[in-house]
Amino acid sequence: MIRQSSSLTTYIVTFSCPNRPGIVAAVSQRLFELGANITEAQQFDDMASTQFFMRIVFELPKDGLSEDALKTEFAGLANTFSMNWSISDRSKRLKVLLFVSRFDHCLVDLLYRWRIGELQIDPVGIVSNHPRETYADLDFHGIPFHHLPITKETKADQEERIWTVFQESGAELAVLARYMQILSNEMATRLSGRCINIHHSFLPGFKGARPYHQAFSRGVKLIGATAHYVTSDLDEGPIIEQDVERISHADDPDDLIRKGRDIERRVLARAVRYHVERRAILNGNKTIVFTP
Ligand SMILES: Nc1nc2c(c(=O)[nH]1)N[C@@H](CN(C=O)c1ccc(C(=O)N[C@@H](CCC(=O)O)C(=O)O)cc1)CN2
Repeated sequence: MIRQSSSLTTYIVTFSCPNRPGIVAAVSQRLFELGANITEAQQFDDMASTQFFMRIVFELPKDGLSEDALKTEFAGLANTFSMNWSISDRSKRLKVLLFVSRFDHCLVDLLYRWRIGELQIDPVGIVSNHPRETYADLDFHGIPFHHLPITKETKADQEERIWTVFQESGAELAVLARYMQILSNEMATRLSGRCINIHHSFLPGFKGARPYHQAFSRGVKLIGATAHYVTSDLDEGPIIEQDVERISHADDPDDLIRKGRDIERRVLARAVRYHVERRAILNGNKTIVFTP
């Protein structure tokens, strides 16, 4: 459970940099000098890429250093180690633009987790290529709904409308909650590192459309779901979270779809949580995930 203190501000700093001795000592010493109390620290030394990754949670007195001053002070240290870094106030919820097509089970699950306070996000909009009536029985709790229909002929215009909504809503993350449209290379590039998709297979198996039917034809004994960052290479983006369930010869495609819904829901929710809690850090075509 996240502790909140009235006199303290909790920050999360994440960074990656070329590995060398002394990084942890230098960072912890600098934070100490700035008046910080470290409450969590996780690190990973990737021998393959020789990159070092760290996630630190720390508290600062509210009447002490401002967030801007903190970032200015940290920037000096970051330059020394050639860090790619970010610092965020843990109490500030990330603005999330949710995307959905015909199947809304992942959207409903994310909204439920948000509504009960489990998922600390600020949903700023729901975008669908289907009309609002598709979800007539759903309460979107006042979250603006944007019906952006798409055809092959209108794809470019539709994506410009998406981009306008993303910018005007102040969104910081796009979540494709079974949004069944392939984003153009331009849109995928615009959203690089801040667009998560749930693919309904255990990637790299069964990329593309109708993965459950592909799995049924292959006679698999496990089905799965994969949450990944979206790139221009379909279903090839850095994987954030995956899970699987056993199935049997007696299961037909509808059984796989039914069993798959629960996997998709929990995998996407975990991935969104990892992202908004700054636990997922890009590492080339992979991710480092500092799980709770
Ligand atoms: N640029 C990217 N866009 C998307 C990605 C991605 O990795 N990169 N992931 C997909 C995910 N996806 C399933 O998880 C998926 C969605 C849609 C299709 C597809 O063939 N769509 C057709 C239209 C289908 C329809 O209208 O019902 C299309 O876009 O022409 C394949 C895979 C989401 N986007």
